[in-house]
Amino acid sequence: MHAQSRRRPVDVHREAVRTLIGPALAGARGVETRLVAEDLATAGAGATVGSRVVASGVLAAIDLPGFDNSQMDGYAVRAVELAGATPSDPVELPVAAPVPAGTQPPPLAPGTAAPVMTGAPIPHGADAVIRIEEADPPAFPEPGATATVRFSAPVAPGTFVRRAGSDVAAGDVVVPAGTWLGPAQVGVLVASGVSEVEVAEPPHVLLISTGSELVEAGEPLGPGQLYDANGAALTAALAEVGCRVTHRVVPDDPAALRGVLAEAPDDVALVVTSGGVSAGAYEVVRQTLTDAWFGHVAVQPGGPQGLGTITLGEASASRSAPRAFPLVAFPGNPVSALISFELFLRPVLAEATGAVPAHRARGRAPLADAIDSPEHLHQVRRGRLGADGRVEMVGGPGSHLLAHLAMATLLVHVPPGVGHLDTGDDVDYWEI
Ligand SMILES: Nc1nc2c(c(=O)[nH]1)N[C@H]1C(S)=C(S)[C@@H](COP(=O)(O)OP(=O)(O)OC[C@H]3O[C@@H](n4cnc5c(N)ncnc54)[C@H](O)[C@@H]3O)O[C@H]1N2
Ligand code: MOO
Repeated sequence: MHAQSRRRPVDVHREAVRTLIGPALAGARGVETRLVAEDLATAGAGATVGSRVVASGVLAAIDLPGFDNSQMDGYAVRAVELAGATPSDPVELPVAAPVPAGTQPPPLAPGTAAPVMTGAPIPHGADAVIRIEEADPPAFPEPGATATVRFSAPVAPGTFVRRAGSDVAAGDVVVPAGTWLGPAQVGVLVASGVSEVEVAEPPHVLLISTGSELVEAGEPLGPGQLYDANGAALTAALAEVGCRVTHRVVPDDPAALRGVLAEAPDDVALVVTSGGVSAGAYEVVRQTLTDAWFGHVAVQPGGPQGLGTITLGEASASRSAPRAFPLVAFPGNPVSALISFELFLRPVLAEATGAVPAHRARGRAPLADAIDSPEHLHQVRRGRLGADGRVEMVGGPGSHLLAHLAMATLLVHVPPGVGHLDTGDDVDYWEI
């Protein structure tokens, strides 16, 4: 068989990834911990809350809003008293004491109108709010001054009144089980008086950058060395889909890779590697993980891939029993690594965590430039939408062009079987 026809289709490899890692991710989601009020309130700090899924449905402890309050700055009135108001025959009412925020006002005396500010409680007896700009005069009197106010139109009961419990009522489910704890969810939990929630632990991913040429960010570079871009980029990509990441860098030395795997944290659900999978003389991932599948997927970038369950039989300082991990091995070229993540891992992880939609927003638009693509491969080019709605290329197809990927807003898909597209031909894209 010709080598090119043995390449695995993209969809087949994605399903293989899903089949391999699905059970481990489901297991990871089974672990629950408790977040308390303090964790919720400091969610902005990110680490504790911003990466969790609610394990069991959370009930609101109090009504939201907690009390009937005004949606506008204006006058709280009894609607029935304004029934006959017209511009030529306005209803004139004495102005009651204003309602200060954070207090319970006295009941509204019949035949009066009380100044009330947005969010302040509606006095008992009032059932509508007239906006200040619709009152005559359209400005509040000085507090304590004796004044009257005229209204020239009737008002429907309930106007600009935000009813207690109209957002969520005490005892109702405010955040259902399985919901990603994002900013709005954390906000509503705090607002509705919740002080503890059960959350699922995010899947813990051990990310290993391989390559003797790699230098960590901030260190000086020697000749032939480069910074570990994949470590940073894949950490960010994994975090975005709701994973917790432990990151290690290993040189092209099987003993070093084995050592890092042997010391993998106990709760690791998945190992992801970058580099060391192609045909070179020092392919550390391929050489070390002899039980895994290594082959080519019919895609560019991201052709060379590895996948398998790795069992660590050796005892280590911290444990005696062997352990098995699913492992996904990406190629080292930075664009290849990130596009591999987009194609094979992101959809599967996003589905498992619920952190982001499983699919990128997709579209189809005409090309601004003609492009060529290897006919036997699915090519993923980087692009952006021009002002005229056409898809412009950002850089060439090379898998080292990380700056161009960083400037792109679209992944442009040229399917297998297509060797050339002309200006104006439609292409499918994903928004990134
Ligand atoms: N004879 C062949 N050579 C290559 C083939 C092939 O089929 N036959 N495939 C090419 C393709 S396609 C790719 S993609 C790469 C995959 O290479 P590896 O996964 O083995 O990766 P390395 O050789 O370790 O590195 C490739 C490239 O990426 C840089 N790199 C690696 N790790 C990082 C990192 N963490 N941060 C930034 N840059 C990284 C590395 O320095 C190399 O430049 O193989 C082709 N070759
Ligand atoms: O398939 Mo490699 O990922 O192009 O550079």
